[in-house]
Amino acid sequence: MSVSGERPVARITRPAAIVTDIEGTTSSIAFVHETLFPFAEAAIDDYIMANLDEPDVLDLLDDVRIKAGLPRKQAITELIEDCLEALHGWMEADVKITPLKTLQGLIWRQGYETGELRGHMYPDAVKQLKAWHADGIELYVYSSGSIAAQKLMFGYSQFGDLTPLFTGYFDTTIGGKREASSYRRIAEQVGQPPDQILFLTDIIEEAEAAEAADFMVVLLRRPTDAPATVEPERDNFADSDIDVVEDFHAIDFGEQA
Ligand SMILES: CSCCC(=O)C(=O)COP(=O)(O)O
Ligand SMILES: [Mg+2]
Repeated sequence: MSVSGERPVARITRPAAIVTDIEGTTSSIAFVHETLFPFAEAAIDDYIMANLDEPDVLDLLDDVRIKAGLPRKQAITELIEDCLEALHGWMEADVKITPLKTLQGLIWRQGYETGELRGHMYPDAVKQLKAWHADGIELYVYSSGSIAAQKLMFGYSQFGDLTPLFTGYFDTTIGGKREASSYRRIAEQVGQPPDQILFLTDIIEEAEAAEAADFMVVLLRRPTDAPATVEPERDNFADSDIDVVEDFHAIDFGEQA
């Protein structure tokens, strides 16, 4: 990493593909925690009760039951009550568990479609993603939010529909974001050697997992995006040798970019 004035710059080899995180990277933590999560939390009980005859929702409830360790044989009313309790507990603790992330995506769809929600994007992220795309670098998303939720966030963004920029999307169904094996699977699906792929994230444990899989990595630490309630994981950046930048403009691929 070099420093231009006071501003750290990550000078790295031009990648063949870039995989980006969303929360804290392309988009603000505050938007996810103060707008998206409360929207889903407020609507989840009604959403489940209104969609109990939908096979997808029934499958999701069964997945919640399994992941929460609830018994198979329960009266339906008791099962729903226990599943909702598990779901609210996961939301409270921000557990990145697939059935919850899928349900949140289903609920957010209503908010995006009515115009109540607009996906927050940092202007620097949008500008650079457009430039990299125009430069022939393939772009992918890897977020704990479900693939459907990712498409909504970029499709209904404050900058319009950004989905044409992306070649593909990955969520927790490919594996957890703190596991190196997930990045190896992503590299296989992207069809590039891991050392030709750049992963962008704000979470050091995710960066280390990607680095262990031989990805190039840049950490985002956005000075304006630090709500006290979700900040502790970011404090160990100082112990890392991974490039840390404040925004996408500070990611430099040299002459070819
Ligand atoms: C797909 S937008 C909602 C983001 C979300 O639900 C989440 O848990 C954030 O996870 P990320 O991996 O993007 O930090
Ligand atoms: Mg993140």
